[in-house]
Amino acid sequence: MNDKLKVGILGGTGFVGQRFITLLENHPFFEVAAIAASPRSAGKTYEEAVKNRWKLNVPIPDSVKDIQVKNVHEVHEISNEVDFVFCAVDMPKAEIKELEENYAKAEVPVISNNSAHRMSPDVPMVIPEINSDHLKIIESQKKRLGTKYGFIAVKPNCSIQSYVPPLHALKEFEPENVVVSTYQAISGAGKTFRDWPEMSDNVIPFISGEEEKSEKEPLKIWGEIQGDGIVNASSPNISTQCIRVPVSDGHLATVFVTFKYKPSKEQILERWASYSGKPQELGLPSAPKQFLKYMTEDDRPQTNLDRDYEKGMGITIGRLREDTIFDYKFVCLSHNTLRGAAGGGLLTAELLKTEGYLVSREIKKAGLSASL
Ligand SMILES: N[C@@H](CC=O)C(=O)O
Repeated sequence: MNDKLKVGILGGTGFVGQRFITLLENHPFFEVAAIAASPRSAGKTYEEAVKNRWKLNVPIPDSVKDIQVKNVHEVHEISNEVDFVFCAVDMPKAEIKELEENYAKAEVPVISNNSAHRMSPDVPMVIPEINSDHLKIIESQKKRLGTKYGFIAVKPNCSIQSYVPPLHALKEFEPENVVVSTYQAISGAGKTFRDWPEMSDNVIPFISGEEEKSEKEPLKIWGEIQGDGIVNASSPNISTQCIRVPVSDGHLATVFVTFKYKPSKEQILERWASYSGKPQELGLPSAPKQFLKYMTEDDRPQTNLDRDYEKGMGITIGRLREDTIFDYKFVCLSHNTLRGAAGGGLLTAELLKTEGYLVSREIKKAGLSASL
């Protein structure tokens, strides 16, 4: 018997939606049961809906080509076909907030790539290797929403996923001041060079809203549950500049950091090499075996050579050296549409399933009728 959980992809025709669909092909826990998008795509087969819009260099999986795309607003209909949804829609923030809550209130857990709920205190924003303990806040959220199974969990912005993990591994030395510049790929804006020609031979020093997210979101990840919400950490101070560069995939960051207790270089390298989290402990299907990898060559990591490290789910780090103003500086890289988007969402779903937060519709129905 197939006991895989049935998943819906809201925003399945966009760049991140396409990534979800390819990552879910032959997944051991989940299978795609519904794909939803804007009313413009609704009614078409998935293959028709993404014709001339398929952005990945792997083919559309055969298993989804004939699925009829639904209107993302048909919450009731979609809820009857899936156990949970991934959400990667492109809509105004207020509409996304409402849409995600509508699914959660229909008892369909939502794992979201969107920023709409990232700062809601009772919504966990998860990098599974770092703050899996924040999942506990889901019980408070369910109380607020009046649900038994439905909730929202989000993944953070892709820009922070290269530098937060290496800093997190050094938390015992208490990073105090952090200055980051990110060099972000065009796929972060949902684009390829074909549909964004001005990005060839060009650098654009502005990404709307990105610096605010890059400075604030790490503090929620490092925050702690107090009562019915997650209270953000008050340190380190983080200052960022986010730059769009002519790269297809891969967000690279340069980091300068001072610590309260300055570690030695050997201590830093040891903490990075030995760092692992809940996904590694549980052996989750999308977990990288070695989450953080330090590269000793002077010219690594490079986006083109290293973004696919551990199938795009690991973080590569290089050029660790002492600085003239800060204690240390280094460079780090993550794949923005894998670890930073769909892969990170999928790993969060694997964790949620393993921890008992995602269940089948049959279990939900039985549980809901028992509580009537
Ligand atoms: N906002 C980012 C996408 C990551 O989530 C970007 O524009 O690169």
